[in-house]
Amino acid sequence: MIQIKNLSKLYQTKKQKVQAVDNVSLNIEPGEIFGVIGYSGAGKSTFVRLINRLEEPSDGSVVIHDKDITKMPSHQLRKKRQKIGMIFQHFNLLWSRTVFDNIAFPLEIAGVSKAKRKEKVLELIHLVGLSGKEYAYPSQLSGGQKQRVGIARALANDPEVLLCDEATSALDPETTDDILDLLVSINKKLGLTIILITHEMHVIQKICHRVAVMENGKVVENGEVLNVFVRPQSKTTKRFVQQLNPLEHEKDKLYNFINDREDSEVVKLHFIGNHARRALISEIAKKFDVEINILQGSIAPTQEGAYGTLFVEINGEKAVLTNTIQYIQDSGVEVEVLKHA
Ligand SMILES: Nc1ncnc2c1ncn2[C@@H]1O[C@H](COP(=O)(O)OP(=O)(O)OP(=O)(O)O)[C@@H](O)[C@H]1O
Repeated sequence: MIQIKNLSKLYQTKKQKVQAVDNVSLNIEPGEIFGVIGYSGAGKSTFVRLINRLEEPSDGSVVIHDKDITKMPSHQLRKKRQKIGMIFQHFNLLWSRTVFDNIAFPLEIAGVSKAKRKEKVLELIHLVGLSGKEYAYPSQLSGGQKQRVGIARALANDPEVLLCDEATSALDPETTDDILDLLVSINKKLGLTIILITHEMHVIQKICHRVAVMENGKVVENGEVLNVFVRPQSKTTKRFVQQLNPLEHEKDKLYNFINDREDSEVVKLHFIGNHARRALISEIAKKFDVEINILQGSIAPTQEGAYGTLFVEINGEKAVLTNTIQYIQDSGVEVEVLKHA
């Protein structure tokens, strides 16, 4: 368990003070993938660098497996940092070393013998899917391959936690997905706790179990990804959720497709988890004397199940409409009425 309590960082330059991280408290469970999302300047990078004390906190504590990082003398901190892996947006590889030697580097520093190093490095190269590239130099690799080296290097000393600082932001969408899949498989295989920061909701949606939203150094909202998606509270979170389906929020466009009869009701249905698999619309059409006009729909898989939304216009007699809506609600699908009959 990682306990972050009242963590703050104040940068004080000659000209100004910047409260980059402001009184952040979070608990991160072992084995979870925890995402922190925020716009540029929200304090994400500072936050993640406070966790391994690449930045000194101004206040607060970070306790990793019962050890308070913020109170450790530097020799202890160096040892502890070997158990906190980190990957970066621009990979931070050593350009004059081969893939093999980049991954071996943290093992050399930890004083691991040559034979053990070789065994571990080859195991990691296999784990991250770089077999055959052992003796290539970083300049001979694609972005995705470079990040695989970064991941293997971060895992060399069997860390308790992996910190990811915008690890996919320099990659194209397809490569991003490959790297995210790799992080999920490592999380499952090794039971590794992962904390990642990003400005992309897609990254959170695809791999995180829980998410915290940062704004002006503060956590403005946090919770399970599915819950935050379905019921975003803050304005910033709502904007991030919109990233996943911008059309959904363009109500004007949606209304172009509405027949707008007096006897029609426009509703937004939220399908959460297993409900997303249900053929609810055809069920309703068979059961009730209503016409259904599908306006728009989307579905997003998350680590905790799928989250789908569907905008529909339902036409029918008022009493039948009421029964239909009740039936939908009773089946566990959330209904938001956008236009009453
Ligand atoms: N070394 C520093 N000295 C002074 N101010 C800093 C320093 N590092 C960051 N800041 C300021 O702290 C605030 C938070 O920066 P930070 O880099 O943590 O945000 P971020 O959410 O990671 O943004 P980005 O995604 O653009 O990197 C910003 O206002 C930034 O200008």
